[in-house]
Amino acid sequence: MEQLTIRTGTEYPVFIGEDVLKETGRVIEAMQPAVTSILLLVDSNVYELHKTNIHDHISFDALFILPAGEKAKSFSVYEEAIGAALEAGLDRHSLIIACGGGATGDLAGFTAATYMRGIRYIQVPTTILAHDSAVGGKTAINHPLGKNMTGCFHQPSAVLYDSMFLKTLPLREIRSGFAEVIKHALIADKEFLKEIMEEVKDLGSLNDDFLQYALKRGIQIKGEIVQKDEREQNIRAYLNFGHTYGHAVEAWSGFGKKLHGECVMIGMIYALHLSNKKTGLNMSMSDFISWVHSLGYDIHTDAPFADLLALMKKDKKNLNREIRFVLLESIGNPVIMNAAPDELNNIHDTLKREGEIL
Ligand SMILES: NC(=O)c1ccc[n+]([C@@H]2O[C@H](COP(=O)([O-])OP(=O)(O)OC[C@H]3O[C@@H](n4cnc5c(N)ncnc54)[C@H](O)[C@@H]3O)[C@@H](O)[C@H]2O)c1
Ligand SMILES: O=C(O)C(=O)C[C@@H](O)[C@H](O)[C@H](O)COP(=O)(O)O
Ligand SMILES: [Zn+2]
Repeated sequence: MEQLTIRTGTEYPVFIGEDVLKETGRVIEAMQPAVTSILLLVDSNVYELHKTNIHDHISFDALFILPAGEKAKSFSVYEEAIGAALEAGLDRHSLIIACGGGATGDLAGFTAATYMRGIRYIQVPTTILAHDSAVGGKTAINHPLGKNMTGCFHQPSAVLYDSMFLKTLPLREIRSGFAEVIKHALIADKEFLKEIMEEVKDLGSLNDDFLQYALKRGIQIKGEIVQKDEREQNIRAYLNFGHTYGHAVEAWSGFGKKLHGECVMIGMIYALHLSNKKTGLNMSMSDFISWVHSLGYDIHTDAPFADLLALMKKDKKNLNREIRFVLLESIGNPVIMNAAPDELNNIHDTLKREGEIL
C-alpha cells in the first residue's frame, strides 16, 4: 500500500494498493471532529460483487444502493440520496462513504456537499477511471442539456483505492478508465506516455504492477494540477483535455450509452487533430491512432456536427460565448485556445472524410 497526500484548501490522504479497504476504520476513527454516523452509498454492481469485503471492512449505520453507473448522476437519484441521509438521521458531523466508480463518487460527493450545506465524505473508488474522479473534489450530476451541469467543488476527507476491486471490472470499463490514464500522460508527461505505449498492448491482460504504477502516476499528475488551481480558474482546465468534444458526444449519445472514457478518447483524438492545425503540435498521429485502435477503442460517433456544436456551446470552460479548447503545443504542454465553429467544423469534416476516426 502506498500513500499520497493532496493539499488543496484541505489536506487529505490517498491510499492506493492492496488491502487498502482494511484501513477504513482507522481512517474514520482519526477524523476530527469525531464522526457521528455513516451512510454508505454504493453502486449496485459493486455491492453484488464485493458484498463480503464491504461488510467486513466498512462499518456503516445506513446503506443506500445506487443504480449502476451513469444513471446515478440524475436529479431523481440525488433526491433519493438526500432522502436516505435524512431518514438515517445524518447530522453535520456525519460521513458519507462513496463506494463505486466515478458516477457513484460524483453523486455521493454532490450529496455530501449539499446535505445540510455540506458534510464530509470518503471516496472508495472501484474502477480504473476513478483514479481520476476520486481525487480533486469535482462533484456533479447531469442535465439532459449537458454533462455535470449541476455540481460543486467539495474535497473528500480521504481516498481509499483498493486494487482488489479492479479484478472484477469488465474489459469495456477497463478500456474506458484507461483513457483518463492516457489523458494524464498526454497533458503532463511525455516519458509516461512512451512507457504506456510500450508496455500496454492488451488492456485485457494488464500487468498488475504496471497498472498500480500508472494509476499512481495519474493521481500524482492530477494532484499537482489541482493543488495549484483547485477551482478551475486557469490550469485545472488542462484536466479537461478531450472533454469538450468528448462530453458533447457523451451527452448526444444519451448518458451511459457511450462510456465517459470512450467519449474522452474520441475527444482527445479530435483535440490532437485540432492541435496539429492550431498550435503546430508535431506528433505522429498515425502511430498513436493505430495503438489506440489496437487497444480496441471504438472511435466512432454518428453525431452530426450541428448537434455537437450546440452542446459544445454550453461547455463549462467557455467564456463570453467563445468555445475554449484544451490543446497541446507538444506532449506534456497544454494550452487553452478559443476555437471558432468553422474551424471545429473543418476538423470534424476532415476526420469524417478521411474515415480515419469519426
Ligand atoms: N469528478 C471527477 O473529477 C471526474 C473525473 C473523471 C470522470 N468523472 C465521471 O466519472 C463517471 C465515470 O466513472 P466510471 O468510468 O468509474 O464509471 P461508473 O461509475 O459509471 O461505473 C461504470 C460501470 O462499472 C461498474 N463497476 C464499478 N466498479 C466495478 C467493479 N469493481 N467491478 C465490476 N463492475 C464495476 C458499475 O456498476 C458501472 O456499471 C462519469 O460520470 C464521469 O463524468 C468524474
Ligand atoms: O478534475 C477535473 O478538473 C477534470 O476535468 C477531470 C475530468 O476527467 C472529469 O471528467 C471531470 O468531471 C470533467 O469536469 P467538467 O468540469 O468538464 O464537468
Ligand atoms: Zn473525464
